[in-house]
Amino acid sequence: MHLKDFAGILPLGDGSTASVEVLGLTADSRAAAPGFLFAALTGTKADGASYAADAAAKGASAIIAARNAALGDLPVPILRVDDPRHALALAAARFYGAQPATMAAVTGTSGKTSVVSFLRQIWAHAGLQAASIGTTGVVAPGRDDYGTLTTPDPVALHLLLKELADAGVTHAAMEASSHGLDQRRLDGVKLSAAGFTNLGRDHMDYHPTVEDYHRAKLRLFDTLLPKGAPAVIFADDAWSEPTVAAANKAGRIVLTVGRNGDFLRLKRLEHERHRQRAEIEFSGALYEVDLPLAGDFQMSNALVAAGLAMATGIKAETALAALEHLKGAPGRLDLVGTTRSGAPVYVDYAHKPEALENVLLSVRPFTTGKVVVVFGCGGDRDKGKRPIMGGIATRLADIVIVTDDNPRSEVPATIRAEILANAPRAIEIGDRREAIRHAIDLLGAGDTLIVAGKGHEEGQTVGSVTHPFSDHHEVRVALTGRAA
Ligand SMILES: CC(=O)N[C@H]1[C@@H](OP(=O)(O)OP(=O)(O)OC[C@H]2O[C@@H](n3ccc(=O)[nH]c3=O)[C@H](O)[C@@H]2O)O[C@H](CO)[C@@H](O)[C@@H]1O[C@H](C)C(=O)N[C@@H](C)C(=O)N[C@H](CCC(=O)O)C(=O)O
Ligand SMILES: Nc1ncnc2c1ncn2[C@@H]1O[C@H](COP(=O)(O)OP(=O)(O)OP(=O)(O)O)[C@@H](O)[C@H]1O
Ligand SMILES: N[C@H](CCC[C@H](N)C(=O)O)C(=O)O
Ligand SMILES: [Mg+2]
Repeated sequence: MHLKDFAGILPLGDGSTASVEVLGLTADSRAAAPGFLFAALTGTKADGASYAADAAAKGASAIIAARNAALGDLPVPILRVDDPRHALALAAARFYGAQPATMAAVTGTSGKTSVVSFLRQIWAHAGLQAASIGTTGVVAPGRDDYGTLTTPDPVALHLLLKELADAGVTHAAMEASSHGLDQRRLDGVKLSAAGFTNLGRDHMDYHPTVEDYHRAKLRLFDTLLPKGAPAVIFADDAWSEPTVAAANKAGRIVLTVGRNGDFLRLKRLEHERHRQRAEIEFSGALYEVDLPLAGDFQMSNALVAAGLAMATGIKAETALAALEHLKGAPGRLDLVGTTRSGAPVYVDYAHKPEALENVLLSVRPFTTGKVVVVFGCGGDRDKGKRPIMGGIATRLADIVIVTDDNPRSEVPATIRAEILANAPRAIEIGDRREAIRHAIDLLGAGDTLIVAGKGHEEGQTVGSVTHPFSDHHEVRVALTGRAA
């Protein structure tokens, strides 16, 4: 391609600029190569402008930069724009040129990974070629890649969307993290529908206030989703109302789901041990759904997913019938096994206050004995959540074991102390493997264990080294090797 092919996105300047060849794009000078467009982005740690000369020296054919970026003299054209991240996202979409025709993006503090997985499964159940993209990676027919970011950066994202489209995927569901929305990672994606699950405390190390965090999420509804497109919003959250109001004001079609939902209304929910039975009303008719997953919150996620499937053309009967076959996303209230006395052991990704609260509340109805929880908090992340999570665990579990969860550059004992400050009864076992074994040894008939915080993760990051570690594996070994 040539710069002139980016008309409408990038300023073209004179004829000589228009004919500049574009062989790729990047925002990282270390990945710059001959013929690449380099976007100089202001980041949280560095300023891309200071790497523009490096990128040019590596052969970058032009630099996308903010109007006020100080770049000095460069031997290549400089394309000044108001919002370089937005321009990069649109340019990446144009460069790769293809995406699955129907795409839905899901935001919210908790439940995104589960909803995109459920939506993919519903579409697939309806016979469509479907994919999901998010925290646990990319899943599509014949493809299952482990992921790193919840919302990939725009260049990686549009390369991926092109690969999926080329492989015949027509429907894709993706997670929209607040970082991703704020950093314009999805600005180039053409969306057919968007979903909202809930809002709680998260990423307070990145967003100055919870209102700012909510604003980042609202971009999905008032900026990225086209006018007249459907927004499926969970109706039973404290932040449902302002989200509905923003989507309405922006001219989107609002479809609410949940106990207070107008589109899909949850009329009744009965819990069994590892499943739940729901009565759902749609357009005056009642549907009985047997969801093969534990946890009220999974019903909420299933409703958002069913709403999105219906908003993208799937019949109510088909979408609701598909719920009966759903598999949970890996590491989301994932039943890994039971002790010989029948106590279930779940691995769950709750690493923020509301998620921990929800998961502990979810298992209470079918726990006749004690609820035991093993958890920690990540290093180099929001410190404010540590005592809050300590308090929640103390209030909602009978036995609390505080351990390590990716201490990163922090001193692990200090992180634990900050949790323990508000969890006086807790047992402290830094070594996560030992903590899991000890918890399993404590289980008796009727008890339930939740190992929270890592979910699908396959490593424990201490300092800058990630050691192989899987809660699933540790639980399995402890259950088969040692469980009473
Ligand atoms: C805090 C954060 O969101 N950082 C993301 C952000 O980086 P940044 O812009 O802040 O980068 P920076 O280090 O300040 O550098 C600024 C610019 O200079 C460039 N640079 C830097 C060094 C150099 O030698 N040459 C060079 O060109 C960088 O490539 C960058 O463009 O933009 C990058 C490109 O899109 C992301 O890879 C990077 O994600 C980092 C790896 C990360 O850990 N992000 C996490 C926090 C994240 O995004 N999480 C969310 C939510 C997770 C959840 O679900 O809870 C996610 O969507 O995954
Ligand atoms: N609808 C929900 N309401 C409250 N808690 C939930 C909900 N769905 C999931 N959770 C809790 O949050 C954890 C993470 O769920 P999930 O991975 O689906 O969310 P996510 O939004 O993708 O999270 P992340 O941003 O960390 O990737 C689950 O393991 C569970 O503990
Ligand atoms: N995407 C989140 C995941 C956190 C998971 C938890 N295990 C931790 O390390 O804090 C983050 O990187 O902040
Ligand atoms: Mg996720």
